[in-house]
Amino acid sequence: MTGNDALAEEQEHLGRLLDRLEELRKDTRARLDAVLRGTGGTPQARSERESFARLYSSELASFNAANLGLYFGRLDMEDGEVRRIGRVGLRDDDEDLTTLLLDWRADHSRPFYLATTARPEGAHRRRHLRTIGRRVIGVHDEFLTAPVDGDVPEDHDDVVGESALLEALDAARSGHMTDIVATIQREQDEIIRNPHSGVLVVQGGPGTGKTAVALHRAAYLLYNHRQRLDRSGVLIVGPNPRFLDYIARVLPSLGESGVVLRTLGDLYPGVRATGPESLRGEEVKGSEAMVDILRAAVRARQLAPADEVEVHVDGHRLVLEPATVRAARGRARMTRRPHNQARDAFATRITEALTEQYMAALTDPVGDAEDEAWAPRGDGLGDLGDPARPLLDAEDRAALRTEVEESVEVGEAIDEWWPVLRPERLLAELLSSRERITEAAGDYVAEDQEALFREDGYAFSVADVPLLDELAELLGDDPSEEGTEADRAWAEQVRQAEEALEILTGSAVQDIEDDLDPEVLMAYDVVDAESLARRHSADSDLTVADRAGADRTWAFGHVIVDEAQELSAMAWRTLMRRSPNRWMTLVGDVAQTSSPAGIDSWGDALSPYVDDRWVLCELTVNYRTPATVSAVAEALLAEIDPAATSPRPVRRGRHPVEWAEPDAASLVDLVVERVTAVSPERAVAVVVPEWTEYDDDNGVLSEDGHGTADGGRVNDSAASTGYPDLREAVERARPGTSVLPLALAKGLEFDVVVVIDPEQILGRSPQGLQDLYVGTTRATQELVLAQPGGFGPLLTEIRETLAGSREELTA
Ligand SMILES: Nc1ncnc2c1ncn2[C@@H]1O[C@H](COP(=O)(O)OP(=O)(O)OP(=O)(O)O)[C@@H](O)[C@H]1O
Repeated sequence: MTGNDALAEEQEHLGRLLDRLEELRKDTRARLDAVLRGTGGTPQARSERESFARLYSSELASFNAANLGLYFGRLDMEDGEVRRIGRVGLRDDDEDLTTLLLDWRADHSRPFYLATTARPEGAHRRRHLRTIGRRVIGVHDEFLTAPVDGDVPEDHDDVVGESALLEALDAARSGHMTDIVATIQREQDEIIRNPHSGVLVVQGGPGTGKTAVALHRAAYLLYNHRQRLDRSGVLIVGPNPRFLDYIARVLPSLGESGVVLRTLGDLYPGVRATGPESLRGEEVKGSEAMVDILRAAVRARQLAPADEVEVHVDGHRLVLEPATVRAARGRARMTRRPHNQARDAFATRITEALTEQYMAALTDPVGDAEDEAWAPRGDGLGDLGDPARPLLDAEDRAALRTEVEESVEVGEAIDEWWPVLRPERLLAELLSSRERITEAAGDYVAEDQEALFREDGYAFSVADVPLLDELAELLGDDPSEEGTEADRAWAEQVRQAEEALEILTGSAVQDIEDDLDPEVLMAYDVVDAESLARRHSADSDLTVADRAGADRTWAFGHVIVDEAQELSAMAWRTLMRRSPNRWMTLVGDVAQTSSPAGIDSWGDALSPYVDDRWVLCELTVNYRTPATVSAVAEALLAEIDPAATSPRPVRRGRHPVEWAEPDAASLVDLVVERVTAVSPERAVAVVVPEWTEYDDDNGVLSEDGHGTADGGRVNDSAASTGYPDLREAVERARPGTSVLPLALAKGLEFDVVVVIDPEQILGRSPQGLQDLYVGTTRATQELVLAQPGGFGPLLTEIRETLAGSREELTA
């Protein structure tokens, strides 16, 4: 068969597929319209209609998305079977429902991604198709076993479909990530389809496709566990809004729209964490010790008076001794319930004590009882056995108790000693008061305490979000707030689980004023995953994504975290709460950790939650940076961790790295010259060291100089002035060019990258090397390092070594 025959054959098939897709789309649209027109009926009928509406909408979304690049691959099997692979599965409407196209996620499609000449997986030929709209513009065949009249071509190690892959990798970047369904590589496929149902860690150097793999795994899991995940949802957590925007189109392009994308900063509903944070603050707030500090901050709000306090009930003077209040507080703490829920126990003890006194006062005409300090007595009912006193019966007692309960003075006293607390307010009041900080974090050195302090307590930063989440756990809901029926049912389940736990742990001898063991089992640990899922089945017009996004305690079916190495110990706690079933995919690179509170080792981060029950997969091939550029990164990696191996670049690269040493005055001119030399369809970024003021949504300096970013920081040292002249000049010279601080470049890529002042990046201890490593690995084509005033010793050495090896190569 000639190349033209092959084109004609595939063209015909593509035409048929597109027609069939159109038919299905019309059909589904009509069904959806019919369902949406339906009204009334029993609750069951309504609920059925809702599920059909969801089903049809999601089918329609996937048909709409599949239109572009619908058909991209074909396998000719040894036994003569032809498998055509595309974005969705399509069947003919003939009697046999003949398969016209296999979904890329179907098992039968797998050899397309795995087959090599060494392991052909039953396939004889793999064909990659290039299409534009309705036209097939090229096919590329690879023979996996010897064709009748030819040799088996040589295998290229671990790269399959090399020409299609190289073409994809060389393509200009649009500023948005695209899917890689047509060219997924073997090691990536193994992760995407990994059957492990616990924590899967994907470790890989920059550009190895971790993000791409994570997103395709989400699509794959939704395809294979549709029922389960449709109800409980999939959460993807990325480092900042700009990164989420960068990846946002991938899942919709794969027909998946129900995934919740979030940054850590918006995981706490109702709070948009855009306040600045110092590196020191980030470190202190990220450390596990914050749990104790927050606990202490809550306990500091559970008060007892220093002296006796009088309250009046129906004109009777009653007295509360400090010991009485302390004992009530101890009892309330012993319930191990969150603060707001334990308030009942506190209030009950106080009420009981006062009722007791009240009864004594009524039955003790001399009034001795008023002067007696009440102390808790075994059964809490006191001694009513004196025959000289008139007896009050149970009914009288209940009436007196109600009077006590309803007394305004008693209510105020309880509110003062055990107030209902809300996380936002408690945290804001803690962080804006040096006294409160010292009270809760007295063991910390003064500098760390100061790092916690800020004038405006409510200017929440990303590092505060896990603290709010922790406080929400410690405090529990405000009992006066009404939830939905489903929320109440859920709360009841958790309450029962808590009670069961109390029975388990309640017998332990505890000094009631002592701190409780921080690692006690939480109620969520004993509420099984199925019950969690049932909670999610509540009828609602809202999508799962909407409901899950607005609910702090939502238990996601699967949680994916990108750049997971940046998570602090406190952030891990927050995320683990979103994933009670611990079915997670965590992708990251411990050599790229730039947060001072981030992790050095996966084991250390995960062991508190899953011990050693997690699976590590590694990605070893670098698809982004060509060898010319990755040589610099490799040298930096050797400084970060001499034992680490760099991912192997797929492409050689056409442009050597440029090491520019302009004087400060000519920096802007140099950058303008470089960016304007790049053709307009290419994406260019100018990466600058951190600056104080920037607007993360756009990745540009904020005009008013006040906004900072989700994921934004301020330097501890003298605040950097930013690069307004540079930014202005670049925007004027080449509109659309990104000028962005390093923190926001994480995870992104551009065809050409100019890194400004790498020495300043390096100097930012302790993670400067990691930061520069990240900065130098963003380029898909060209890298320029621009150092005003000249490079320091390390970079000079790297530059010379690389120049030396290039000379050797050319010699
Ligand atoms: N199999 C593939 N086919 C085509 N392109 C691919 C493939 N794998 C990865 N890429 C491309 O390589 C680039 C790097 O991928 P990705 O951003 O997922 O890497 P990463 O490991 O997350 O990098 P970083 O650690 O720097 O964030 C992207 O442009 C991605 O589309």
